[in-house]
Amino acid sequence: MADIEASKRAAAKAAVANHYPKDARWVGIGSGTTIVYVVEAIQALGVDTSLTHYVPTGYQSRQLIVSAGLTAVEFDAIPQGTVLDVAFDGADEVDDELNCIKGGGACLFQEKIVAMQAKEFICVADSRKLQSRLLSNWKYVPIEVAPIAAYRVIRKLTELGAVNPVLRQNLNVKEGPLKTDQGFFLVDAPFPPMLTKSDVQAGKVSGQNGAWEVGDLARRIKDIAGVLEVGIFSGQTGPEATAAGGVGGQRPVAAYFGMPDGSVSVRKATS
Ligand SMILES: O=C(CO)[C@H](O)[C@H](O)COP(=O)(O)O
Repeated sequence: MADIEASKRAAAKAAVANHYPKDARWVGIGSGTTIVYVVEAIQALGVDTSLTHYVPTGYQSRQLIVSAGLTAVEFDAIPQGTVLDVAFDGADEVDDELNCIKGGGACLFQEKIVAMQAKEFICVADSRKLQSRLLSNWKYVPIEVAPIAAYRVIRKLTELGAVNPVLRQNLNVKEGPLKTDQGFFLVDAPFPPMLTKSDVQAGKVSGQNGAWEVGDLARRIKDIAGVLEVGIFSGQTGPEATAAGGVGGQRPVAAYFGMPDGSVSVRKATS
């Protein structure tokens, strides 16, 4: 366990060293256990943070920012038109094309809008998250849903090929479904390992035997009425979205993985 923590810390340090702008004004801070080391690495840079606004992705993230003595600014308080310099976040799994599964920590909606408001989204994780295809080691897609529609969404997911999708429960606390920062529920939907775009280019068919191409599955789930957001981060990167005339990348430009031997492996988006 100590090794895992050391590898998260190493990945965070490298990610911050390579992507934290020294004059950063707006920085997105994700959720989970790895992001703690990102904040630690930002503090260790010793740069002046007094003019920097840190945008949280949920309750835990805001507490992390505030307890580090940094300034938290909620997403809905960002001045209109402001683009974040960078956003850092963890992931539950990352594939060869840098598509990610997120939401294991129940924060996917705010994580997605923060990532999509940033010039660059940088992912930081340990080696367990580094896989060739999504849903290889991590087994389900987290989906945030309106409570009233939860069972309808579960039925529709089953039609898409999800195997026993379940409502995530509060564990060891008050009985009942877990509620997100938005007061929504989470459905965890297991699917077979997903296909990448390159698999489809090589002739594999999205949806065959329930194995969907990442972007295809994300769109189909998002289209189900009652779904707020899907824990699949795919499509454009921030720079690609900027080049296309907007902001809005949800796929990281780079992902940093702390490896068991103490090294850090970096995957960069190619297209
Ligand atoms: O998506 C997330 C929260 O919803 C987290 O980023 C993801 O679960 C990774 O968490 P950790 O850094 O603890 O492994």
